[in-house]
Amino acid sequence: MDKLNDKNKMKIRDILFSNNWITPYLKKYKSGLILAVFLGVITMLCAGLLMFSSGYVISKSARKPENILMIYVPVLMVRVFGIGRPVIRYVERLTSHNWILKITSELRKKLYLRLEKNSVSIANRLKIGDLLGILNEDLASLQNLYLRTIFPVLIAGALSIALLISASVVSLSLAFGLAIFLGILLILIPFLSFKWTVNDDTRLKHYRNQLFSDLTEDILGLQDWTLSGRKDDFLKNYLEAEKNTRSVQKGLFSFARKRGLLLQFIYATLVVFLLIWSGLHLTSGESLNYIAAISLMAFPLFDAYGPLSEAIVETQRYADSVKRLNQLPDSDETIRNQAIVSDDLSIRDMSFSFEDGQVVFKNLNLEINKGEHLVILGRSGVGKSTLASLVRGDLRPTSGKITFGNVEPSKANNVESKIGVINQSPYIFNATLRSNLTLAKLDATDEEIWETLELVGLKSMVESLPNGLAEWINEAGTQFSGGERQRLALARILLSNAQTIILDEPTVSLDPITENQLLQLFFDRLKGKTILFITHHLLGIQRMDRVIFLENGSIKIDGEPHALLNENEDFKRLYQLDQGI
Ligand SMILES: Nc1ncnc2c1ncn2[C@@H]1O[C@H](COP(=O)(O)OP(=O)(O)OP(=O)(O)O)[C@@H](O)[C@H]1O
Repeated sequence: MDKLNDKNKMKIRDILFSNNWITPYLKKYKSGLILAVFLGVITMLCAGLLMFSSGYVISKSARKPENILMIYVPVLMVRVFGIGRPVIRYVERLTSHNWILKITSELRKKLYLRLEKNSVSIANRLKIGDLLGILNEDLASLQNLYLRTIFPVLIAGALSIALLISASVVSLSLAFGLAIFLGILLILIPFLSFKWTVNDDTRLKHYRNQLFSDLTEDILGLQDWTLSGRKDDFLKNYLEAEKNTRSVQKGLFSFARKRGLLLQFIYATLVVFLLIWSGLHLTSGESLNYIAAISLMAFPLFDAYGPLSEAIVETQRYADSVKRLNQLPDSDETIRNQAIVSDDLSIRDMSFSFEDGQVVFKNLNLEINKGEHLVILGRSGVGKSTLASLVRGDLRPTSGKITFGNVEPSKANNVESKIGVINQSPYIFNATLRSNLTLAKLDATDEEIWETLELVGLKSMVESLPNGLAEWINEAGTQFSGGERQRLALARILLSNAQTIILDEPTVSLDPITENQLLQLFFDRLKGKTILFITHHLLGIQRMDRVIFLENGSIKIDGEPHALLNENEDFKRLYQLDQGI
């Protein structure tokens, strides 16, 4: 566990200031930050001065002033600070939350761009639980880091400086005494709290992350747990993991309670110190009125210093979020600055290996002309889907080049409008049918949509829906059959007007009759477009212009299907095997 702690520990300085998520915004929006901190300090000062003037009014009144006018100004001050405190606090909240929301919206955009542009490589590297964690928790954590740590620490720091300067004007002994108390509250207790809790906190975070990540996976595979009769094991694993989390949490709560008690004791000592100091130094005449004033002034300080220890301890909790976000690959917004114009695809001397070193392609060469219909065959795991990801620019060749004209898809900003994909299970969103269809062409008219629905053979089905195009589709589109979903996917592609279409085993889970009908439909409707048809089956292959067979990272067979059937023994055997001959 110590190893784990060392690995996961991050210096507070790095969490707060040496990361590419928070630091740039601290610089970019520093005027808003300074204003929020300034207002925070003024709020605290108002609270202190409210108590100070109240103390003065009480003392002065108790000593029976000759004239009510003698306390008129202090009473007015009580009113001013009494009203000023909530008003300035309100403005401070507006400023700091506005600042935070501005930054969070930029962070969300940045996160979205990183996830979207690197979706394939990120999906390969991260577990789904981690990905959900990033989307769900990490930005909220960063938001909390600002609100619960950065602001309170800066406000308490600035307030301490203001207090010490004011105290040193009154008396050096007062400033010295105050400096000791503020040093304990601002530095010593938060520092010791951090030191004492960092190990347990890291452990808690590790258990929680593990719990979140495992639970996500387990829930995704819930059906398999139930079907394999291991429901009890599932519950046992979960309860065990939760027990660990709870026991560490209990220790941390107990520590926080003891620290709270200690802080109360220090505050009480501070009040006693101020009382004693005032009693010793303010001994006659007008100065007697300030004894209660100075002592009471200490109370609002608790608001400023109270949350500090917890805030510093919490920074460690944000370390994971900062670390995970830092690990995301840089967004390639700036790299994707070219537009694909040509539709001729050229793959030259292309090699590709995954990060784990697995070589998928070695010096692959392939030229695909606009409008060509190409079948890509090969054993499972040979790299067909990887090739599709490379063509879409989701992955980049390790060496060599893939280009449309002379533009690499991984550097293009219009891939979505140029290359469409239909895979085994097109995703249907929990939205209206119209939104699902117009995903790639938001401004499609109803007329265009109906025309397209007719082309894919779905017009009458949609007409029969109670709300037609406005029908709300339930999550994952379960009310549609597999064939209907593929037709919807085809309609999306037709509306998008993409020229190159990758069909990645689109009919693999369908019965042979539907499969045949759908393939016929795809090839009819996609006439004139370039098709890369990835498949295991040789069904419908004769309708295509060209077939390639991948083996060991390169092309083993390449030719026109009829010619291959007549001339290539390997291909003939493959065809016979597929046909069950
Ligand atoms: N993220 C990854 N990291 C490492 N290896 C990977 C990764 N994704 C895929 N692979 C490996 O790369 C090889 C090619 O995978 P790919 O999915 O492209 O094959 P395929 O020909 O499409 O297979 P299938 O016909 O079964 O869909 C496989 O051996 C696979 O295990």
